[in-house]
Amino acid sequence: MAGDKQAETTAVPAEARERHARLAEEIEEHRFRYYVKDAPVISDAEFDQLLRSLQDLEEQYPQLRTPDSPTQKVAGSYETEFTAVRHRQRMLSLDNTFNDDELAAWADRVARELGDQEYHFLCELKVDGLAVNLTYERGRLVRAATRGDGRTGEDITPNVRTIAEIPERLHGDRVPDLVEIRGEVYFPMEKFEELNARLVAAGEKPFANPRNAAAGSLRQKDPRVTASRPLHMVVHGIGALEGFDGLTRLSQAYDLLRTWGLPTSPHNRVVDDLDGVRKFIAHYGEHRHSVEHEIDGVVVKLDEIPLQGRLGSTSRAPRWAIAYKYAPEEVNTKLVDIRVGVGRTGRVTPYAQVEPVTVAGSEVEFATLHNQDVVKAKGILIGDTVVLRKAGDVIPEILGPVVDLRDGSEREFVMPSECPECGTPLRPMKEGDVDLRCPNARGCPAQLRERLFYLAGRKALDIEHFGYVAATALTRPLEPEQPPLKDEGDLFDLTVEQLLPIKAYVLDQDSGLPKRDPKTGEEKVVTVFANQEGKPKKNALAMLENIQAAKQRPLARILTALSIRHVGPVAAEALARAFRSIDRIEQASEEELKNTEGVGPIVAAAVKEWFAEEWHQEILRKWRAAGVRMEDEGPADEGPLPLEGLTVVVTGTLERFTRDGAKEALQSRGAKVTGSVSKKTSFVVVGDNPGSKYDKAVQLKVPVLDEDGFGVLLEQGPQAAAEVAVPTGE
Ligand SMILES: NC(=O)c1ccc[n+]([C@@H]2O[C@H](COP(=O)([O-])OP(=O)(O)OC[C@H]3O[C@@H](n4cnc5c(N)ncnc54)[C@H](O)[C@@H]3O)[C@@H](O)[C@H]2O)c1
Ligand SMILES: [Zn+2]
Repeated sequence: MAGDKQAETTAVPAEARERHARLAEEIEEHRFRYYVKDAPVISDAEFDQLLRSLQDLEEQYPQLRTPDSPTQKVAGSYETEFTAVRHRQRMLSLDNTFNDDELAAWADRVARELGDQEYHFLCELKVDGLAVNLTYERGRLVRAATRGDGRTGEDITPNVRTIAEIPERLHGDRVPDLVEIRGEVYFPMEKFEELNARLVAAGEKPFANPRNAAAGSLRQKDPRVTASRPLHMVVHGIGALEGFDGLTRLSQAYDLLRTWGLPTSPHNRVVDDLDGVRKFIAHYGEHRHSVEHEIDGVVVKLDEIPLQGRLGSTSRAPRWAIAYKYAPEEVNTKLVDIRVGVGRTGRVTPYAQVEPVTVAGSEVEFATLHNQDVVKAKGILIGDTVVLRKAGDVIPEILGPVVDLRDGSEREFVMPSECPECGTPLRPMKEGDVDLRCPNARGCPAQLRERLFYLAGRKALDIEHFGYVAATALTRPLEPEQPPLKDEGDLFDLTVEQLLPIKAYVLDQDSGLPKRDPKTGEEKVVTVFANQEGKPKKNALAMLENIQAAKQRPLARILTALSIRHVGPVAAEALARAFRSIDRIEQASEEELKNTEGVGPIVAAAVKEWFAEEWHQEILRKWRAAGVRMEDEGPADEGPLPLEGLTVVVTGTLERFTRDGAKEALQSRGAKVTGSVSKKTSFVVVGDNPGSKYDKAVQLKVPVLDEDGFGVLLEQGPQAAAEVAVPTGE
């Protein structure tokens, strides 16, 4: 035996031993930053990766798996400024799985251990916050503590008492002599920006993400600070229990906890088998953002409490539960620069250029920053390591800086005072506006490029072969010096001779920067419309043909193509329906416009303003002369509206519509918009954080549309929308 031991130890190469020690030290340091300073410097995914590497190493050399290895412990025990308190029952961590195979392997192990016992899985959401332990004695909250190393945590009782959701006293007369309630305290994402803005304004350090904000808010010396933070809690377990018998299923125990007044999760679900687990995982993978808190995965537990005991625990985690982690939505990367872009309406917006990273399945290089106040409020500096978040299809955003990694070389962003594309001094559109605009609407190449790209797009004139490259080439060519288009008025007079000599950069649409050749690193310059023999490319000819064909588009599309402020496809449709010709729209009084179904005062004023501009009149003259059809046939207000007879409820935040915009879009098409879901509701349109109306829709089996489905309803009608409705049954 002794000989064997000897052989085992000598079998670990010095190099592996060193690597192990280095990794372990690194992990401990990150844990300290995370659990004690509430300010990690790497992302959770990177941290999990480090831990994985250590596990793999120990898999290979089991001798390295000593009891004090980070893989065998629940975080660490640290000296902090809080009083240490011992938990009656240990608080464990969870083993992680990252794919279906690992999950299935866990389920197999459970099946093997339990033989022919009957059992169920309880699926819960993995709340991204920090664990707390609440001790209730005879129904009274006597202590609250952090997890710590699992045996001893930090006493944060006064702080936890400030969380409204956590009852001081448990309701009902049948409460245990003693119970430890385990749960997760979280900070809501939608309040996060506000908190950081407040901290930055007060000269304090902003948090890198909501999880750190939750931990940092709870671990405050002064409970009044905690009280000022919008913390919430979800219960996800029971520790020690005295003077209470008969708990057999964890799911039923939660029901009991709810009657005691504790905040249990409405999302838990008991399923029969692994397939049920997979469905739960898939469902919340899709609806990750319709939950009131951030989730980083799903926790699967054995529901039968006696069987949990049979499976037992390791020093670090229970064997009767497993976490399934979703792909991370947050990564750390470097903020290389903050640039400004000029949009179609001249609005100048800062955006972040970051070191390219992959997050939520796509490569990200740019993130929106909205305006200069947002940059300030986030407390980010150029050169910072930042936490970048990409949630689903949403545009990537920067959550906050990793302040602890600053080395002094970072610098503050200064909003330029001149348009980066035409040099015109920027100014707010109206007094008091935060947004700055380039007032050179007609001649600014950036604005014209964006207008042309929009004009040629699917929502407007739908001109095939007229994309961003063409829009760039026609407005900001390198050669010849003068662009062929002064503004969109010249569009229909374009000739092939004008196109042939054009050379231009290929601009990146997100950044407006020239794309570079991946091999040479040089900015790409192309002869856009001519081939090597100087003859027109096929695409160029097709584009010209399509431009001519676009003259016959219906009035609504022509109106959309004019980039009148606030007149998108929906308002254009309403105007076209009511007036049938550009002339009649121009002649209409503001009052008449305002009272048109689906138009309203903002659109009416914008239309009036647009026609008053001389160069806009010139566009109309030129288009008319070129033969653009500027009226629709037939009398106004003809036939039923496309969504007549439907009743629609809109809930949650949509990305491309304001609440009023969505309502207007529906009403202008004849739909009725109501505030509550009933059996008579035709569709429920669901944005982010939808709340109870979504649940009601599921319950009543009313078809649910996400934002894309809403688009289908508006553009293609109820039948097409029904086909893309989100499946709500499980
Ligand atoms: N970025 C860093 O530097 C750094 C450092 C340390 C830890 N971390 C991260 O912190 C996390 C913490 O690791 P960990 O050891 O606490 O394990 P874990 O977060 O992977 O899993 C255990 C924890 O999940 C929580 N939890 C949430 N919902 C739950 C539910 N429904 N049921 C049961 N438990 C639930 C509990 O608090 C439990 O303690 C990991 O995601 C890790 O990436 C990051
Ligand atoms: Zn400009």
